[in-house]
Amino acid sequence: MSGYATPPLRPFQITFDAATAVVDPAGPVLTRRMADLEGLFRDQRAWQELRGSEKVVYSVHSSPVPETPRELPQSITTISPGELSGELFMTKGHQHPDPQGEIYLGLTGTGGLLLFDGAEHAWLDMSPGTIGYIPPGWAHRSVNVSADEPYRFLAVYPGSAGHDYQWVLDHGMGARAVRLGDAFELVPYGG
Ligand SMILES: O=P(O)(O)OC[C@H]1O[C@](O)(CO)[C@@H](O)[C@@H]1O
Ligand SMILES: [Fe+2]
Repeated sequence: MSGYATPPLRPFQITFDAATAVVDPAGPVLTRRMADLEGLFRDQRAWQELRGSEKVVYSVHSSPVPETPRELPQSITTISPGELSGELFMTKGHQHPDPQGEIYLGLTGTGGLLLFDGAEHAWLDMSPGTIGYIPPGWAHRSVNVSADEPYRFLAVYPGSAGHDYQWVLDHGMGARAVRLGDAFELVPYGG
């Protein structure tokens, strides 16, 4: 096995519990609260009022596979049910600085995958058993569309893809998911 800047890992098994998001062996765990989602919700005044809230909007449990070239890290993200002035709880969303594909697998609850290539947006409904494919060059954000259940998914992505969060602040995501009665609708990003 030559030609690798960093030697790849040895084979190993990772177990996960879809009901709790616990990954074994465990890697980093990340927790995102309102304060971590600055500049992303449409109603910035409502966001300011809640920015000190302890409520967890989403958490990310990663396996120990590192974000290094040629490896394929994985993580399980859990988005709480909730909304801010009607806009459904969501991940920050990001673009891959090195344009590479990624897959998401729905585990529990119901959600959506919002994709934006800078011109056009797309929406994929996600539920247990759905694989959402993110092609290279499409920024991606996940949304919990359920009013009362967490939405949980597994992500598998190239270790060299990277995360560009500024891209979403600069370009938006093309649309926003907002509550509409018992359902939701997609509205224009600026609307
Ligand atoms: O990185 P964001 O936009 O906060 O979204 C979280 C999810 O997306 C990932 O970055 C993978 O695309 C994972 O860390 C996690 O599954
Ligand atoms: Fe990604």
